[in-house]
Amino acid sequence: MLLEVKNLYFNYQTDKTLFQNLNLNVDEGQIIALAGESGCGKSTLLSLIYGLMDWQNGEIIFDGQKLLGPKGNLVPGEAQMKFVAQNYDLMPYGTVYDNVGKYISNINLKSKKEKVDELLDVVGLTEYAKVIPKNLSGGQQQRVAIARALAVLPKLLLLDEPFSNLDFSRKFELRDKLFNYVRQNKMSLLISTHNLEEVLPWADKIVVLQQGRLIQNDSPKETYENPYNDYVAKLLGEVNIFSDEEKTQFNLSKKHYFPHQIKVAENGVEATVLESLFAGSHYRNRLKINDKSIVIYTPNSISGKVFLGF
Ligand SMILES: Nc1ncnc2c1ncn2[C@@H]1O[C@H](COP(=O)(O)OP(=O)(O)OP(=O)(O)O)[C@@H](O)[C@H]1O
Repeated sequence: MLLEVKNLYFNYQTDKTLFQNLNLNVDEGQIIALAGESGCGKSTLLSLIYGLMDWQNGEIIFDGQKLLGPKGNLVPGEAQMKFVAQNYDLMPYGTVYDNVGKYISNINLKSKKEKVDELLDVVGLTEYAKVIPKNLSGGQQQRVAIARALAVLPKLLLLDEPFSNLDFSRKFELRDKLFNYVRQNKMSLLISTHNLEEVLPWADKIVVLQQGRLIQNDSPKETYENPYNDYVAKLLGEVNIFSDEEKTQFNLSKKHYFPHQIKVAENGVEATVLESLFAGSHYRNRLKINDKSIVIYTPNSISGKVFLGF
């Protein structure tokens, strides 16, 4: 076990506890997605693990050592651990090259240059090596911070919403390269996100936080097939949620159906198509079953009355 968070208690204000008895484990080489909506405590948890704040009770054990938090450490941050927070914290007057190479030794400048070049390629910033962060977009600064953290090959990398400032095409490219780099170098990764679709293919486990409580800790497949509640289901993308009465009424086996899981069939539950819109890889259709509004994806446009198979 590389990281163990045991019975953690933490609050910002004395009258309001954020974490109550929180437990979390990260194995060596594991990629864990820490998911939850804005304000659930993702950034706080990462900051506590990295040692930026003191907690009230419980233990954080990293690589066999009990961590002490800022009270016990003069310099915040743990050796062998790197944290890319949402403020990036770059050297404003150093170039992108300087920033990425900040923690790489100068003893062998040739190997340092090779390393920085490799990392700039990973984050897609090769052409920006000589630019200073002030002249970069938010998304580019975010990528510099990621490259700088990867440079030291930490045992544990903590990334706080690393794709939040990236446009769609960049996101795909960076994800592939980043996760491959992490796997190849056998790092462990704890990555926070409010959108599970972004990390599902790469994560070994999904840990879901709701108002400071860890409510689900499963593989991506298990989480997708059996979301613990509506909150988890919504983190996985657009979803149809059925009440217990609706479940009985339509004879459904579960509560949550993603739009591609409901099919137009020869017979089944009758529904009326309200609209059918082209959405690229599919048509996105809004339908009504009696008073219940649902969304399904189909390969072709649909209209009128249809039967649905669940
Ligand atoms: N310095 C602070 N003092 C008091 N309360 C805080 C402080 N920082 C955060 N909080 C509160 O703690 C809770 C958790 O915040 P946190 O930033 O960890 O959430 P998050 O899940 O990372 O959100 P986001 O995705 O928006 O960054 C929120 O209710 C927030 O308002």
